[in-house]
Amino acid sequence: MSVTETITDPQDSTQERHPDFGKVILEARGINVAFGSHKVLENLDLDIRRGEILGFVGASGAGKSVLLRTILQLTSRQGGAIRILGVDYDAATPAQKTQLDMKLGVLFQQGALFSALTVLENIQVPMREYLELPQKLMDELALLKIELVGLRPEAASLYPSELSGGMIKRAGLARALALDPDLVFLDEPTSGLDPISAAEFDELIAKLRDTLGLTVYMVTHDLDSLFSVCDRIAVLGNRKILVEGTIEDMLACEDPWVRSYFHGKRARSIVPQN
Ligand SMILES: Nc1ncnc2c1ncn2[C@@H]1O[C@H](COP(=O)(O)OP(=O)(O)OP(=O)(O)O)[C@@H](O)[C@H]1O
Repeated sequence: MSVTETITDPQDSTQERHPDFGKVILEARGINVAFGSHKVLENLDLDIRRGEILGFVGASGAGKSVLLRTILQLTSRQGGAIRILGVDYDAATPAQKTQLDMKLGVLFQQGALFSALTVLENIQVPMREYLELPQKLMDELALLKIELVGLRPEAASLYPSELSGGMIKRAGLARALALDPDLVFLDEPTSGLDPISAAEFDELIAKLRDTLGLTVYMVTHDLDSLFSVCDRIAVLGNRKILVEGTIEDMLACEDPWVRSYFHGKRARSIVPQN
C-alpha cells in the first residue's frame, strides 16, 4: 500500500484525523468484467484513499454500476484483484470476508429500503445480520443513526412509502452507516432530489466525512456534487479509468468526453471556466 500526500485534509485542525488518513484503503488492479462477449471493464485500476470523497463519473452505460457491484463482490469478474483495508478479497477467509463486509456501507440508487419495514427496522437489518445485540440497544443505535443523518426521531416508525425522496436517501444512508463502516458507497445519491435537498445531502456527506472520518465513493452525474464535495474525481470510459484527479485536473483534461462533460453548457454555470 502506498501512502500519498496528494489529498488535502478536509478536517478541522482541532479534530483528530485517522492515523491512516490519505492511505490507499481500496485497491483494484487489472479488473476485467464481461457479460458473454460484451466487455464492460478491461484491465481497470482504481485506488480509494482514506478520508476522501471520490466522485465517480462516466457516460450512461459505461460500467459505473458494474464496477461498484464488482467491488462489492455482487458481480463476478474474470480477472484482477481487489484489496480492501489491506485484505485481498479472493484470498480472505470467510471470517475475514465477513469482517470486510461489515466495514463497507452501501446506499443503492433508489435507497433500496424494505417496504414492509419501518425506517428503524430497515436500519436494524445489517445489525441483525452481523451482530447479536439486545433489541433495546439496537433501537438506541438505530435512533442515533437517524439523528446522524438529520432525520427527526418520528421518522423511525414510518414506512418507506411515507417518506419523501430526500428522507428515503437519508434513511438509506442511516442503514449504510448502521455498522459504523470505514468506507461508504453511494450510487447516485442526489438523483431525483430537488436542488435544495441535493445540496443538503451533499453537505451531510461532507459533514460525515469530516466528523466520522468516513471514506466515500460516490457514483454521480451531479456536477454540483462533484464541484462542491468531491476531493477527487475518477472518470470511467473505454472500459477503464480515463482520468482521475481534482476538478482542476478534469478541467485541464483534453479527452473529448471529459472536455464536453466539464466544459459543456450545464457545467459552465457551476464550474469556473478559464
Ligand atoms: N447483469 C448484466 N448482464 C448483462 N449485461 C449487463 C449486466 N449488468 C450490466 N450490464 C451491461 O453493462 C454495461 C454497463 O452498465 P452499467 O449499469 O454499469 O452502466 P452505468 O455506467 O452505471 O450507467 P448509468 O449511468 O446509466 O447508470 C451496460 O451495457 C449494461 O447493459
